Amino acid sequence: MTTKQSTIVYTLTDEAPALATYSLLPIIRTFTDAAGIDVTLSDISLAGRVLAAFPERLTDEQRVADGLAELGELTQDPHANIIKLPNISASVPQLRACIKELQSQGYDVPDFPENPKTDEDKAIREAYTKVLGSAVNPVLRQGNSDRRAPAAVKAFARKYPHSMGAWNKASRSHADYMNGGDFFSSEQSVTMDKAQTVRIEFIGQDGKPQLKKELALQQGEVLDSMFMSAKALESFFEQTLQECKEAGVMWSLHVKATMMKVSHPIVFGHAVKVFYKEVFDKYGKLFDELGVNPNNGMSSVYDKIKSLPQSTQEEIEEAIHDCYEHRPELAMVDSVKGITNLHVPSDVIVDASMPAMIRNSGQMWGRDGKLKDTKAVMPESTYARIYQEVINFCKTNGAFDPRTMGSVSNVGLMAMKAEEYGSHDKTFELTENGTMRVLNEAGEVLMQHDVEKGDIWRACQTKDAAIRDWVKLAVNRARNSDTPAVFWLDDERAHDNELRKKVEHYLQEHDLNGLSIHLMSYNEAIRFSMERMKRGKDTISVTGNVLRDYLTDLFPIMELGTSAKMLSIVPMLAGGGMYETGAGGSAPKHVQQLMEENHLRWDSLGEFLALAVSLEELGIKEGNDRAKVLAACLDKATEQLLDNGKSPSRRAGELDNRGSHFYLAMYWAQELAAQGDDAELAAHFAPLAKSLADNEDKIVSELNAVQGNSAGVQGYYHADPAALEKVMRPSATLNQTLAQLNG
Ligand SMILES: NC(=O)C1=CN([C@@H]2O[C@H](COP(=O)(O)OP(=O)(O)OC[C@H]3O[C@@H](n4cnc5c(N)ncnc54)[C@H](OP(=O)(O)O)[C@@H]3O)[C@@H](O)[C@H]2O)C=CC1
Ligand SMILES: O=C(O)CCC(=O)C(=O)O
Ligand SMILES: [Mg+2]
Repeated sequence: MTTKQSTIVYTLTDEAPALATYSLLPIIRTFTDAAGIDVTLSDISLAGRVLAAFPERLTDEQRVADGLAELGELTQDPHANIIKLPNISASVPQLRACIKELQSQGYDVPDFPENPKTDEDKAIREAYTKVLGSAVNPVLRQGNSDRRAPAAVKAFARKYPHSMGAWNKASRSHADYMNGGDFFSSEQSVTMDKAQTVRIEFIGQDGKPQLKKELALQQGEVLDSMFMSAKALESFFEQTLQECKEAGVMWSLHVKATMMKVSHPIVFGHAVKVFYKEVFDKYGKLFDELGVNPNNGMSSVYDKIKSLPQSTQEEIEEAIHDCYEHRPELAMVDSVKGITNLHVPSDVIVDASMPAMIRNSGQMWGRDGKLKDTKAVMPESTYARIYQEVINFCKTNGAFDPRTMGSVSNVGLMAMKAEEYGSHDKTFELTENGTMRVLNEAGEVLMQHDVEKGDIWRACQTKDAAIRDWVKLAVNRARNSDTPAVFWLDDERAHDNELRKKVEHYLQEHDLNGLSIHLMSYNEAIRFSMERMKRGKDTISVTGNVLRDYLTDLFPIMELGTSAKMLSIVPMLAGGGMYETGAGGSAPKHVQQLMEENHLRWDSLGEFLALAVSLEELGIKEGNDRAKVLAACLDKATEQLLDNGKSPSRRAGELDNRGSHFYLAMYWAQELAAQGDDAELAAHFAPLAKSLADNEDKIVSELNAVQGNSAGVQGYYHADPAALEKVMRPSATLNQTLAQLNG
């Protein structure tokens, strides 16, 4: 048919979305081929990124392209069209496991050096630092964020509501956060009156300023600085633990150790040391020798003590168990396997874990596998307060009802590593008491904090161009959806006060006639949005980067049951587009189920939605009318899939991810065969539509027949592509039918 001029880059990531890709991508290509569109695959998986970091240690056959670096460059191209699936933001324990797996497969990648001493180890550590935590999203997200539930998805959720745990007025669950000594209480903020290089310095006991970092800032850029007191943090943890013990309420910790990859693992480590205080007091010296790092959770203790004699191991394990005697019950990640909330820092991630708790009547799982009231500890108070507002609202009004509730979409300030999510290279854990300060080019002190050993100090940058574009995106969304938009700007925050001036200024660049635009503090904004939501009304939340993340799990999980069903668009500043598939993660539990019973409950709705927008944009930008027809038919196919209940089931033996892909293909082909805009395209897809429909029962039974037994994919982070292909494409009839059209 047409010659190929247009390219969509599809990302190969990790865990459940990567598994789904093995089934979905061949189907996508069957359709895009007909419009002359190339869908290329770019490997940005954790394993792929580890391999790309050490080309010199690999053989020619083992070497891989640096997909992330290539995509990072592509984001600057106005023709960029990238479909980004969720990927692992690795904690140290996950990175270690990935390295071990690659080594076992014969790749000579180095061990992760915990305490690098030699230059070689330091270089290795540096290379791994670029792979750790949220290393992908900040590179690709070169624009602000537009996340919402498409009308068809919202309508479906209203018609077929997911379960929502009832709320009891007597619930003892609550959010708890610091009342001082945290980042919120120390935040300072300045806006640059001109482009200049500022200096971040530390002055210690010797009185001599030490340069920590130089930052080249643009005119109009907002720079913040703040610190968290280690002493205040530890006493806060101790107090919350004692309160829980006395009240008989379970204790849980919710941080974002993945995205906040420098500061939050440290916060997590303090929690581990306080909870298991007696263990760390007694064995601290031994732990230091063994290289135990509490920031990696209790898994680090269990891992490192393996090298000790059996009797010492048992003694330490007993000391750990003794802690449980006088500490409150700890929320569990996996009560069957005995994995607690403090096991690894990446198991409980606040954006998803708090909404899940709220959906479960404010409860989390206890040691006995039962749901219980919980104190949700989120030390940093800046954003934690919104969760208490939601809890209060649910206690007073009962749980939200997915059948009637309105929608809260989000326009998020995310471009150019905005705010806290770009702070990692400006975050320092202090090794002595002193003063941290920021000086301008003229040597004047812009901001300064007195700090103590162990405190976590950080600076955050937000570029003016990103703010201006964010305001524009918000106004456009308000206009196009005829929905009130609320800028969440807190009077009590120094950063938000700087932002407010810019928002007020940039709003004047737009025609606001007939629009309803508000500026509210966080508590006011969330109450306003919830009041409207309860009455079935929609509201746009216009927020900074962290609230973007938190709210786009919180509201979708309440409204739709999962944030996987969100449309997530990143209009990039350079003109290209990135289409994220959903707003959630890579669902490790789904992989476990596939491995155990060859059933993948991952719902690819996010991929379907992203692909449709990607095709539509490509159609408009590249003048490819066929892409537009494909997009329109794909949206209709997705609606049919929802209406006919062809989303994956949670149970083995029933339709899963692969089966839902088959239905998408069938409906998409049928819609294309039936449309009247492009007769050649209709004729092209008519035979496929017919043969898929003729073979529906056979294909579905082939897809379901393989379920029930374990699936061998030979690896978790770097599974064997041939094995994956076999597992994810088990229907010979479907494979042949698709091949016939391509052939
Ligand atoms: N954009 C990105 O790249 C993001 C990446 N992450 C990364 O993902 C990993 C896991 O994060 P986690 O916080 O556990 O959150 P996830 O969103 O991966 O999982 C939470 C739960 O949400 C449900 N879920 C999520 N996506 C789907 C889907 N497509 N279909 C059906 N159900 C879904 C599942 O519930 P159930 O088990 O009940 O079926 C799942 O267990 C981490 O490595 C994290 O860093 C996290 C967020 C965003
Ligand atoms: O990049 C990450 O680590 C997580 C991203 C995320 O949670 C989000 O954007 O909603
Ligand atoms: Mg998130």
